Amino acid sequence: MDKDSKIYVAGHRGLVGSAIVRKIEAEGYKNIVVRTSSELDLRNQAAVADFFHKEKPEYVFLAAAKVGGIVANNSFPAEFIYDNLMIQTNVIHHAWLNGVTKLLFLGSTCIYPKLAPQPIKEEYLLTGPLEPTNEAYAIAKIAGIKMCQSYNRQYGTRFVSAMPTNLYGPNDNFDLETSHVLPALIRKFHEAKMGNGERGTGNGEKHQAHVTIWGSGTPKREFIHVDDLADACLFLMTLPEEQYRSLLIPGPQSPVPALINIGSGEEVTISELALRIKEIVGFAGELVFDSTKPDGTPRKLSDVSRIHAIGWKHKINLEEGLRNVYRWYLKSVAGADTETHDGFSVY
Ligand SMILES: NC(=O)C1=CN([C@@H]2O[C@H](COP(=O)(O)OP(=O)(O)OC[C@H]3O[C@@H](n4cnc5c(N)ncnc54)[C@H](OP(=O)(O)O)[C@@H]3O)[C@@H](O)[C@H]2O)C=CC1
Ligand SMILES: C[C@H]1O[C@H](OP(=O)(O)OP(=O)(O)OC[C@H]2O[C@@H](n3cnc4c(=O)[nH]c(N)nc43)[C@H](O)[C@@H]2O)[C@@H](O)[C@@H](O)C1=O
Repeated sequence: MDKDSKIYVAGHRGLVGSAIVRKIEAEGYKNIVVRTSSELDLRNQAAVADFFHKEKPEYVFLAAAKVGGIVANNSFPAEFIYDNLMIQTNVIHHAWLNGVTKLLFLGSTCIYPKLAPQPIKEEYLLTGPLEPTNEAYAIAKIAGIKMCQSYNRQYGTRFVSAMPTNLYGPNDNFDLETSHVLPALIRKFHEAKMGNGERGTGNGEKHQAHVTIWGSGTPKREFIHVDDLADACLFLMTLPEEQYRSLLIPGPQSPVPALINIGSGEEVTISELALRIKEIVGFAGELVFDSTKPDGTPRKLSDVSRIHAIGWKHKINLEEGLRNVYRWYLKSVAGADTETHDGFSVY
């Protein structure tokens, strides 16, 4: 990928897409093409065909998707399967038709069986039943992986599938109904501390009541900062030929690139995560567990030996990442002055 190669980042306003744009711009890539979903609805086949025909991108980062936390996935399975199948099918197919040199498809570690042995190796794909709360989303993502592998096999394309673990960072979704756990807890602890959350007065009084954690708190999750993920995405997109070939696994006719996990290889329970965020935010009240909300899969720790073997490792540890994202939240979402914000003096 040259510095003036034409690169399409699909989903550039989202958590992942915005981090990829920040990363590739910082590395000097100048010819980046983007479209919002209102300018180009990637579910619309004719619009996608027209876009690829006119723009002819050479490289594609496919980070546009219907994404949400456990309750959003569980409540809207129709949208999660339909939108994701349509978006990825249109983009992957038209990338092939228009001769895209390389495409990176983003899946998720929720593609693996609910009770897969831990840590989860890439080859455990399709070896057991999925977690029911996100089955629709996972089926769509598995179809995307198989579509990339099928086009590689039949047409010799270079479409690589990356499976990140749970992510967090700037431009995350902080909506309490639809977000993932980490941004939700940052917002809940902050608002409770400021007196605007549960039982809060709304007038900034330090009410410090309680924060509700969904489920039992016992499930374990693995998190990586989205800046590490963006680094891994660029690493995979620019992989030298020898390392790319080391990713190939035997296919029925010719070798195909394997999917590849991207994670830290470290996990925490949801209770431990909540306690860490509580401390960073400086909340002094209680935690309450809401057992009417789903726990989801008990563990999904990725085996990251494949990506380590080709030379990539995450850099941002969870403590540093949490402090970094709380600072971003204070400035960009809560509108607080991070120099003077009460109890937040980590930078
Ligand atoms: N967040 C996480 O924890 C994880 C995410 N992933 C994967 O990473 C990828 C990106 O996720 P993330 O950045 O978190 O998601 P976000 O929800 O933050 O961003 C998704 C982006 O997709 C775009 N988009 C959605 N629907 C359409 C559509 N119909 N047409 C065009 N664009 C659309 C949106 O564009 P616009 O803003 O213009 O509306 C948005 O910018 C996904 O494939 C996801 O599965 C994998 C593991 C974990
Ligand atoms: C990335 C991944 O994200 C999703 O899977 P998930 O990891 O189960 O998602 P989650 O982040 O929403 O929850 C993690 C855990 O945390 C608990 N939890 C506590 N309190 C809150 C809370 O306040 N909000 C949320 N969302 N969860 C909470 C929650 O009950 C669960 O036990 C997928 O659907 C799937 O699409 C996918 O790929």
